[in-house]
Amino acid sequence: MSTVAAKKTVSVVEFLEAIFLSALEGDVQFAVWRKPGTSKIEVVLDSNGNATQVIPHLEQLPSGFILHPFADTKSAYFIPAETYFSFDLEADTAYELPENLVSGFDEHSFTSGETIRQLLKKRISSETGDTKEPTAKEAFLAMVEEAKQEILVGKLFKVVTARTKHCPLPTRFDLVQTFLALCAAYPNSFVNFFRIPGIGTWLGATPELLIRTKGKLFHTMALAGTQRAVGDNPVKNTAWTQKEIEEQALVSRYIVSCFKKIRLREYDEIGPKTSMAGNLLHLKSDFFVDMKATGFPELGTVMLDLLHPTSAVCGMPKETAHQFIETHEGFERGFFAGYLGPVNIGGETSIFVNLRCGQLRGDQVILYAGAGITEDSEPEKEWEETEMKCDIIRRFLLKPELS
Ligand SMILES: C=C(O[C@@H]1C=C(C(=O)O)C=C[C@H]1O)C(=O)O
Repeated sequence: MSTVAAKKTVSVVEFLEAIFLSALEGDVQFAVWRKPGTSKIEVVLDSNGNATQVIPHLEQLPSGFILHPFADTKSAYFIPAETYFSFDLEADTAYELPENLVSGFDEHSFTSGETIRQLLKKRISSETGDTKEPTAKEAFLAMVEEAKQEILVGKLFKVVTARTKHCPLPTRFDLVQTFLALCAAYPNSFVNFFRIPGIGTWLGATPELLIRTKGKLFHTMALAGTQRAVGDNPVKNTAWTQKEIEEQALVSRYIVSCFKKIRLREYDEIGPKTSMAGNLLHLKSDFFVDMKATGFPELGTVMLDLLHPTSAVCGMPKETAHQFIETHEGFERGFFAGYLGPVNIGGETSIFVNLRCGQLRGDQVILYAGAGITEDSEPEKEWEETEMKCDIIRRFLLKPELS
């Protein structure tokens, strides 16, 4: 990993624009993100440009950004941090533009928003992926009914059914402003953009941590149950139904069953508590492990393998739920409900479930959202829930100034 010498002084926004310009122009693989609860934007860029697949053995990987599809392929894409940048959105600092970004930026500095839009359009016009129609409401409702039947006859406890929604890429779409608006609106989410040429270009703001390791600390969470945040203090005043409580408890039990599999008995469980993700509320339990005291130095890798896909995005039992999804959803999830995040950067690995996201492809954004189905689910309500989840990103595609 190299940090390149600096030359020209610019603002944070200009710095970000210069990165997008240079990465899109060079057609290289790169990822840009902002971790929950921070104001630091981080970037990895790999000018080699070739998609690389790795076994997700976290402790052995160099610094970079990992991306795994929903399908349990056991191999992940990896963007090595050939170059790494970080800058603070809140610090009123002027940044020195690294030499390798200066030329492209100078050429376009007065029109960078428009130039990024043109470049992005050019790049995503040839992107591959699922070309199916968006999920029709009737088809989704029928799928939920079918899932409930399978739950009633005891084949499944829970399954997370998902749908797609297409949103035309607005003519005045501004990638940098949209990214910044997502950062401002969702301080507790992992806001991310990544592009691997030929593989995909995605944008998202996910509230769900899959695994985090820093020093001797391991952290994962069980997140499920969804309702719209209303009123003055929704985190304090929201009540949850038995259905939602059970749905989230299933995810917690799944995490504990993974700990049991590896005979790990010492962990702290905090929650369930109400947690806010934009204008949505979820039930969340956090699990912490001292990897040193328990003698599990590679817990990150072990749990990543055991957890993915969790019952928060797939279901229980896992294999039957996976099969139900494959048979009924009618589209490829791709990176949706997979995982993504920085690996071994600043002594930390933070991997998130890829939710509240969309793939930029052709002239549109394909949004993805799912909802956990249990025997008490009402199909119409589940559809509404997916609409709210699609809106997390969609409202900013349409109007970045919403923030
Ligand atoms: C599947 C999604 O979200 C997951 C499902 C939830 C639910 O069923 O209530 C809540 C949070 C996430 O674990 C999604 O956002 O698409």
